Amino acid sequence: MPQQPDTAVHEARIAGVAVDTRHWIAGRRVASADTFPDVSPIDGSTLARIARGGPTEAEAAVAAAKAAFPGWAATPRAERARILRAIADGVEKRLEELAIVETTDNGALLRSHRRGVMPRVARNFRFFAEWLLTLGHEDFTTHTGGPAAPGHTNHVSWDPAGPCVLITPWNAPLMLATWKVAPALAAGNTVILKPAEWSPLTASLLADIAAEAGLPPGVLNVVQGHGAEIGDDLTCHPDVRRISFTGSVATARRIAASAASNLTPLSLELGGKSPLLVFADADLELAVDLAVEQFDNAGQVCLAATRLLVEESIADEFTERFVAKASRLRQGDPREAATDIGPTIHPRQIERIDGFVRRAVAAGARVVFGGGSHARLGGLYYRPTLLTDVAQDSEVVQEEVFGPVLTLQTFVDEAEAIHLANDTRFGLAATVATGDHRRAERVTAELVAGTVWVNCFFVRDLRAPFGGSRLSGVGREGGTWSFDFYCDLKNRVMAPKGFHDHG
Ligand SMILES: NC(=O)c1ccc[n+]([C@@H]2O[C@H](COP(=O)([O-])OP(=O)(O)OC[C@H]3O[C@@H](n4cnc5c(N)ncnc54)[C@H](O)[C@@H]3O)[C@@H](O)[C@H]2O)c1
Ligand SMILES: O=C/C=C/C=C(\O)C(=O)O
Repeated sequence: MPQQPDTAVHEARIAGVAVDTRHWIAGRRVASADTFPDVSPIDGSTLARIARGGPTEAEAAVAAAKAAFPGWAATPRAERARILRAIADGVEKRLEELAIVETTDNGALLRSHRRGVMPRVARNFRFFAEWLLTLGHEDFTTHTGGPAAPGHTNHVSWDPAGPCVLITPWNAPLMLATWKVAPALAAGNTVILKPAEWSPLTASLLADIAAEAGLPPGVLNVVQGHGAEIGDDLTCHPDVRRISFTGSVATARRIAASAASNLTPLSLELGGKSPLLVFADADLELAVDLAVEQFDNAGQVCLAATRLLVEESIADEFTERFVAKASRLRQGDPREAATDIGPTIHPRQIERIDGFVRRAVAAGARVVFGGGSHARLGGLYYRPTLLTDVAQDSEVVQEEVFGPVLTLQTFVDEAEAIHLANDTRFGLAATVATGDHRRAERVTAELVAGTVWVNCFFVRDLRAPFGGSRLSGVGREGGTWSFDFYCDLKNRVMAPKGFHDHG
């Protein structure tokens, strides 16, 4: 076990909320020899110093998860579900604290955290608790397959798999973490959660909440640190039975290579370059609303429809109305109720975003509005930006910016719209605005995307499969798909003969 200093410096105080900045391993707080700073994107202030995990902590966390696994796997489903519900209760009880800590840590809107994100965190736990209980098992009887087979019973069960490494990004830290933690725990697995180093705090609060809810020690472990320093030791570990990762394509490649050493099953939820297709027959008001919504969370949303594809005949009117509406967005402190767009997570991300915009302009793109940081708010507040005159094969159309930057292209007919929509290496999501039901059926059938929305955006039913095609990911999570991933599926085939008893 790593060293264990006892001082109160291992704490962040965010609006009066105490957050332990150490790891949570085997039901204990564990410090590291070194720390790293956690900076708020709201004003660049240092919030805390976070335990900087490495090989020792990775080893300790996997060992804890391995030791706790048999007990948790053997815990009756109803009891596992009860504890998950108690975690959901704890999240709801501390909703305001979680919301303010998350906003301070990652800069996303406080009102979104209060109204949408943290309630969803609780829902992730409740949903998978209930789904576990309905999942049951599947039985079917073999009727064919030769003279010996008839009457054989196939009994398919979702068995716990073992320790799971869950690695998550900073754009929706607790929501994305619990989307994995909840099904992994429900399935009877133990967890090592590694939150992103730019937003480490709410994962630590989750450890507290889970412990208060009665989750046994070692079932959920939280390790902090830089992916480059602790990642490989987690993903290469032979005792790890599943790896689920949400983040960038570059990191996913690295993780997949590590996982290859033990052939550890992987679930990857990666980036996107999703389109919003606006047909001339669409409700224009609705289409404009959907387009402006893509600036939510300052564009740091994997699913964001960052490519606006608009039918040429309405492009001028659409652009005019879009600009009018987007110009009314208020950028500022994400804790204030009136703010629509907050800051970008980190100066490095701003540089990246601005680099995309500058190179696009150099290649001939026109900045319709935005471009650059907000003059008064300063460097961390990149303005919502719209670019036109962009070529389909240009960098800004093909690569994920992960900031408040949209491009607008036009098309003349359905075939061209579909071609442009599908012509990237990604396939996470797509949104279609049309007033024609048959067109909706035709176009959605052709789009390459894990999720396609029609006349709506980000409507999430947790029973549905969620994930991406192409470079947007590997596998699907959600509902039974989550259990298919987190469990070892087993088929027991029982012959109708050979037993001494018939009971
Ligand atoms: N598809 C989805 O559901 C979804 C959701 C949100 C974000 N994303 C994507 O995430 C990206 C933004 O997040 P990010 O910049 O934090 O991604 P990132 O890949 O840089 O980091 C994600 C996580 O991976 C860790 N990591 C880094 N190197 C590692 C390594 N070698 N081994 C193990 N772990 C390592 C990081 O510490 C962090 O916790 C965007 O591409 C976005 O589209 C996808
Ligand atoms: O930024 C990405 C958001 C992803 C959303 C989900 O994973 C979800 O709603 O489950």
